[in-house]
Amino acid sequence: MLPPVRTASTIRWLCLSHSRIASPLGRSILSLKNGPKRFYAAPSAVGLDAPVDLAHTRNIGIIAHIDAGKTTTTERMLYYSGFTRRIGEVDEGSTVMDYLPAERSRGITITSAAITFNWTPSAPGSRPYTVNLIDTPGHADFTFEVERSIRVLDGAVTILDGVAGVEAQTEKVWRQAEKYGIPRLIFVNKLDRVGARFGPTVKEIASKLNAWPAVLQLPLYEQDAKGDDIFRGVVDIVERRVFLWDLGGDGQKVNVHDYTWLKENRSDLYCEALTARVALVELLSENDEELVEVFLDIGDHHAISPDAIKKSLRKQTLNGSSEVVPVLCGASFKNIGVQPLLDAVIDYLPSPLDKPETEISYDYGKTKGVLSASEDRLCALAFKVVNDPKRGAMVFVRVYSGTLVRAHHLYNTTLGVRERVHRLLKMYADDAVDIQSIPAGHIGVIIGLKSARTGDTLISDHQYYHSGKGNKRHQEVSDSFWTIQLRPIEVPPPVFFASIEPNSLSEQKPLEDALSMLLREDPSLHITTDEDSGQMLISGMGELHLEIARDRLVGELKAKAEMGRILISYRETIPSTLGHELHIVFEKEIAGKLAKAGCHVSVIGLDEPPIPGTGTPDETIVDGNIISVDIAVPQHTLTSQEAETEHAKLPKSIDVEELKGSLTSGAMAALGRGPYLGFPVRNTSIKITIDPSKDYFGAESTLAAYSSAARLASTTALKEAIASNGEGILMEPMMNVIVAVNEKDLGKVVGDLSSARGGHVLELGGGDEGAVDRLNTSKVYAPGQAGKGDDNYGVRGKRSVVAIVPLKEMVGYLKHLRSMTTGRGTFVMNLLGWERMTRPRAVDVLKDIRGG
Ligand SMILES: Nc1nc2c(ncn2[C@@H]2O[C@H](COP(=O)(O)OP(=O)(O)OP(=O)(O)O)[C@@H](O)[C@H]2O)c(=O)[nH]1
Repeated sequence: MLPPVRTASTIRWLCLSHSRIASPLGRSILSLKNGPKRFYAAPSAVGLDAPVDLAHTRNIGIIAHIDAGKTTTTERMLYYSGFTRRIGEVDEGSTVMDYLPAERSRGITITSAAITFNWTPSAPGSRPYTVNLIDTPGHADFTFEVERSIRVLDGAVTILDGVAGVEAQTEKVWRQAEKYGIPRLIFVNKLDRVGARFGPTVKEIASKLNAWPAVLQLPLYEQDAKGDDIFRGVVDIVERRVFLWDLGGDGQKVNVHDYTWLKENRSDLYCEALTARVALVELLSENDEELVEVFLDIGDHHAISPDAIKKSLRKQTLNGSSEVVPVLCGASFKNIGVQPLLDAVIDYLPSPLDKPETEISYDYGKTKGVLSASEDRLCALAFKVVNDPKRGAMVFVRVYSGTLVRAHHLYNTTLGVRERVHRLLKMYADDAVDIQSIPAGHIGVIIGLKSARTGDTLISDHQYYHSGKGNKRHQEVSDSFWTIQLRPIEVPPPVFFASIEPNSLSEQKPLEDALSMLLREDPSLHITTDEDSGQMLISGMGELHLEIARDRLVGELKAKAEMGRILISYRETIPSTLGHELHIVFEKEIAGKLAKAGCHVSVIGLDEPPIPGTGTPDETIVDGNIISVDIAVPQHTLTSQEAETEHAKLPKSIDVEELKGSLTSGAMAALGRGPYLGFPVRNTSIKITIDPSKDYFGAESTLAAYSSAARLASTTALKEAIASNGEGILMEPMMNVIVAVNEKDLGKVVGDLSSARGGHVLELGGGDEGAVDRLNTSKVYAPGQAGKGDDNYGVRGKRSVVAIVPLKEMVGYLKHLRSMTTGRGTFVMNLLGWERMTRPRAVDVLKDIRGG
């Protein structure tokens, strides 16, 4: 047992936590009186009491594997910051962050919730910081949600489960954060649990995440009367002190000891703490000349000031390259370690000012660039849309430049529409406060937008609109700011689908409205309608994804509809190198007017899908296909004067770029619903050629006519290509699967994957093996289990199997894996690509589809 507290002092977190904090919902009294309301000031609004200067702002996210403790940790952050008066518990369904009924009933996070609170670090003289925090889901089906959140963050806290270590989903979200260069720190949670291993988890940070762990804390255990290890607190390696929490308390009271106490009472841990300090200084010195100078002056790792270490840590963490990643530890559920974690967020994660310039494109993606730091025109990204029963559509935005102002008009550069900002809100999970403006670097919510979807770029419309000349306004501005696009969020292709039908004909319209709301919220859901039968299909990333979409559609959006069986979304294609071409003239009444247009189409099957981002300016690469458009001008029909003007035979009223767009969207519609079984088409190239002398028929040749012509011609050409082959070809989604199991179950799992599931095992890894080719883990400092009775320090004993397996064979795999591994196996998978199916496999699928 630890001796009674002698030299302890309690830290400022305790005495200040409830009094200093802004609680805009009136949960605390002082904030309302004190707050300088600089940017958010509104006569009726309750503003943030902290000045919203960017240096004192952190936009952060929490990312991790499912169940690592993201929501539990966030709830503590809210409590210690004074935002909530009691701690919300996931297991009781009482959290602030998981507020959707489906989230509370399933105990998992489905949508990201954004929340703002203030935090004043414990360092003397610190001012409050505004923390905009986004809680993200851990389930693989919601990786898109994670990605869209990561996109707008400046920094992230990665939570690891101290028992499970670095899990597969953590690796996935880590890489997503790496892709966007987001600086991260790591919190090793659940150290109170039996089997928790801090040292091996640190090793795994190196071996699995390929990051250099900078160990800033060590866990402190004491043994109870039965000899069991009880997690009590952490040793702070930077400030050379010890934090102890009272067992069973709410964690507000933190007892602080110095190293003398540690030396007297826990000499083993004291020695480990000294080793950890040396390791930390050595690691930081690898890439920081300034710290090397300090060290050479002083000559002692232990005498270097905390400030010098913090400065170096901040500098190196901010570059986002994983060369140095601060590692902290705790047990959120036991209320241990969360306040120092918040301090670390302030100390080591970036403010919006630290972020490199934002990537953008102009001219419909053709010109790449960065948003200048001095840009004062508004540019914001809608990163999430949520339908609120009371407030309507809430569009979450991150402002990158300029200021978003209430009652102003916005121009959505992605959709080309103009909308008015009715209200602006600052979100406190599902509670909100009205504000007047949102300055650059901040996150907030717009109410009143009818069209904006997740991923759209918004600029201030009044910059262009005041002339009152409608759509021509952009011609009056000298640059192409009005075509600006913030880097879009990549939407992965859906792999599951189900039919969806209204309960009666009169429910069709409400269902369509509810579906379009769901799609605005979640662009990784897709809806397609069969033109002939009118049947609607909803497709998404996973079975859980669609089940939750159904629950929300029926529960929250009150649609009266039935969803059919969830099936795999296959693709279809034509044999590679088989080509077909034809010329058609489309002629039909559209909206009471005759529409007539012709086009020539040639289709050809491709061995491999084209690589996105490649191709000529006339080519569009979409969902594994290439669409190219050529508007030919037959020279012999032109006079020499006409020949000088391109597209002479097309009237000026037809804009060539718009015509190309219409033809491309016609071809895309044909590819979206293949002629064989109605699955989307892949690995196909479509070339559309327009010869105005044959394909233009005066006023009847509208853009809509050309789009329909391109669709009809593409579908017919694909159909004829299939007919000449005898039948169509199905392609199935192939998954990259990583299974983590105990050594003893490895053989069974590998056998099952490779024989019963037709998978191809690529790699067996585990322990430190995986580390060899990544980062030399022998050089990584990982603390021993000093003071922990259980000294089974070393390799965690988990092995991983990496395999490529058809998705069809992975349906229901979790249940099977659990039964093979007495509940211990876990797996994660992601779409690797699409593979042509062999005849016998395709026959099985056909039987299934046709219910045979
Ligand atoms: N023993 C222990 N349990 C914890 C700790 N932190 C979280 N838990 C429990 O772990 C489970 C998962 O916690 P959550 O906070 O929902 O995890 P999450 O990462 O938000 O999960 P998702 O939102 O579903 O991705 C809950 O039962 C928590 O009570 C901890 O420090 N110690």
